[in-house]
Amino acid sequence: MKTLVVAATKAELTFLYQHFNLDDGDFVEAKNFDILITGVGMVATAFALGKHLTHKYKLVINLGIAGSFDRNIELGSLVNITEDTFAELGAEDGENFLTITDLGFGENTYKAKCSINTNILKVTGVTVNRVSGNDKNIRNLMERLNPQTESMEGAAVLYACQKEHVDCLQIRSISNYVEPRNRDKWQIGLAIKNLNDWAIAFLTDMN
Ligand SMILES: O=C(O)c1cccc(C(=O)CC[C@H]2O[C@@H](n3cnc4c(=O)[nH]cnc43)[C@H](O)[C@@H]2O)c1
Repeated sequence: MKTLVVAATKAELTFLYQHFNLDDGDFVEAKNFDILITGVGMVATAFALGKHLTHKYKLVINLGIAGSFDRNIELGSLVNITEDTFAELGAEDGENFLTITDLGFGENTYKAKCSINTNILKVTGVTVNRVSGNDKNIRNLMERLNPQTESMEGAAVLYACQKEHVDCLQIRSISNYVEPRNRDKWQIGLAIKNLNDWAIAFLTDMN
């Protein structure tokens, strides 16, 4: 059985493509793993996984960069997001927020079921449609959910894996702190290099 490596953009897996000399596609098959580039966001991710996630996979690894609410996590560090919440899924009720669970429409938080121990710091994340970039929204999210990280795809991957009963790891590298937008402070290059170094070693050891 194979592993499915899922990322939003090919840029986030640049060195992995180079290292394994992979063809330049959005769905690439290697000997022991396949790579799926979904596009950014939950809708694109769910659509791509709906097409490609089957029981031929024993494990899904979601790789990407992420923002951190937690200033104790250094930029460029790897995190293992074991629990991820659809932060915007629900209803505003004046100043309060009702989750879809509050509304009686199911779960908004998903856990990554996986027996592999990576020694990477385990954290909780939120998944959003809109990168958080103003103080009020950031404070609200922290008070309501107390997350350590933020991405635009994670919870969608955990959701699909739970639905299909496939094990799942979400490993991300912190490119920025969640704060009022200042793109100059993002360390995307460092985050991608560290993420790819880990992924290459992991996929090589797995073979
Ligand atoms: O240049 C930008 O403004 C920009 C904004 C968002 C994402 C990107 C990317 O290059 C990669 C897309 C990827 O990044 C993840 N990401 C990274 N940091 C955050 C964050 O603070 N909040 C939410 N998502 C984040 C996300 O999963 C995207 O798929 C560039």
